[in-house]
Amino acid sequence: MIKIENLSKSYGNKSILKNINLSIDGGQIYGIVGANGAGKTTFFKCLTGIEDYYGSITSSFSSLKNNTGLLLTEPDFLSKLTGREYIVLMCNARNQDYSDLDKKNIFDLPLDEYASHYSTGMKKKLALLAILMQKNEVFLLDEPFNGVDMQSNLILSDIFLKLKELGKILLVSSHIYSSLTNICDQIFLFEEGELSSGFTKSHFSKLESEIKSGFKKDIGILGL
Ligand SMILES: Nc1ncnc2c1ncn2[C@@H]1O[C@H](COP(=O)(O)OP(=O)(O)OP(=O)(O)O)[C@@H](O)[C@H]1O
Repeated sequence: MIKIENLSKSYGNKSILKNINLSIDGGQIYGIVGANGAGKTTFFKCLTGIEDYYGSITSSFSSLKNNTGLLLTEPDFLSKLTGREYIVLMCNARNQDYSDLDKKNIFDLPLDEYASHYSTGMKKKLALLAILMQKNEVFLLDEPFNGVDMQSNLILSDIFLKLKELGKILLVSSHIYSSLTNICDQIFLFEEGELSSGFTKSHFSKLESEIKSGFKKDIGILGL
């Protein structure tokens, strides 16, 4: 369980997250949606302690940070680190075994090449494999479907549903609406720094209308 109380975050005098209150439980997949710049990544960074914040984040884990795997939208790697070395580093950080890495290389990544030379999708798969091998309890997945090939995308959904079955906590952000409605139990909408109360499956269509109604421009101006 993670409890977020009165979480607020600003960059300089620009307020990004405003007084967010949320309780999240294991065995659930939570979706996070919101316009570009709405604060989704910032929210994930606050949860992992990468960014400082006002308010309180408590959890049922001895250390939330040490039980959380964060998948960033565009994972970045040191220039001279191979995929294999990255996984070893990540597993060592959590005292996890990596001896059967070649068998666990489900995405067939070229593990002995520099990770910094991987394609966008390969980088994402490597970062995901690392947090899976770490056996985290909490998964913060920032646009996991973006840039990953279609076959892997289908596998990703299976992986996330399996993690849910295992009782893990998953927070997934995406701009691809259907990728979230397919797997999420509840979806939250970030708007002007505030978080909606959460739309459950039976209210996903209401969420869709709400997202569309936020677009105020007239596409007719383009002659369409
Ligand atoms: N380090 C930083 N310093 C200053 N402003 C920042 C910093 N990081 C993010 N921001 C600003 O915070 C706001 C929220 O950014 P964030 O990346 O959290 O949005 P997002 O919802 O993840 O966007 P997207 O959907 O485009 O990925 C943006 O206005 C962004 O410019």
